[in-house]
Amino acid sequence: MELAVKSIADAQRVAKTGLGDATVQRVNAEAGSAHVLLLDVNVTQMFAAIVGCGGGSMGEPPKRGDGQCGNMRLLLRQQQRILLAKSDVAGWGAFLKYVLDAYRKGDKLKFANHSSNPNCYAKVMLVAGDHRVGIFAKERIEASEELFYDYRYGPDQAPAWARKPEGSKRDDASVSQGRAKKHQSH
Ligand SMILES: C[S@@+](CC[C@H](N)C(=O)[O-])C[C@H]1O[C@@H](n2cnc3c(N)ncnc32)[C@H](O)[C@@H]1O
Repeated sequence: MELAVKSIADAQRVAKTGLGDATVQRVNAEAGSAHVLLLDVNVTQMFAAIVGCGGGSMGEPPKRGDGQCGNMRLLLRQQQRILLAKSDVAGWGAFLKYVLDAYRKGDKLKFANHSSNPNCYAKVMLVAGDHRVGIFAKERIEASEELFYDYRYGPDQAPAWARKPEGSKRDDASVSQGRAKKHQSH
C-alpha cells in the first residue's frame, strides 16, 4: 500500500495508524528527510538574517523593530547552541557551542573513563538537529575490556587524576586500564 507522506505531521499521523512494520519504516524514512529539510530552512534563514543585520557592518548592535534582526534574535533564542562571536574570516560569525552534559543525558557510555591512550574515540554528530556524541572503537576490543576515550583536556586544564605522573609515558588511566577484565553490571 502506497502512502503519500509530505510532512512530519503526516508521517506521525500515519505512523499512529499502525499499518505494519514495513509501512512504519517507510514513514520514519520520510519523516527523517522532512526534518532535514526543515533544518536546512532554519540554517538558511539564520544566515540571511545575520547578513542583513547592522546595516552592512556586523559590528553594529541589532536595531529594535528591524524585521530581519528580530528574526535572528528569535532563532538564536530557539537555538541556544549558536553563539555570535568575532569571525576569523570577516566581521561576526555564528559559532556552534558544544556542551557535553553527561549528568543529564546519555546512555551507559557516559560512564566511559578517560585515557590519553584510549581504545575508543568520541565524535560529535548532528542527528535530527541534536548534537550527539558517538563513541567509536579505534582498535579491536575484546569482550569484557573497559572502554576509554580521550576527554581532550586543553593544555593545563586536565584535573590531577588525568595528568601523567612525572617521568611516566603512560597516564593513570592506561595504568589502571591495564585492560583489566571487569564484571558486568546492568
Ligand atoms: C563521565 S564520568 C566516568 C564515569 C565515572 N568513573 C563514574 O564512576 O561515574 C567522568 C569522571 O570519571 C572520573 N574519571 C574518568 N576517567 C578517569 C581516570 N582515567 N582516572 C581517574 N578518574 C577518572 C573523573 O572523576 C571524571 O570526572
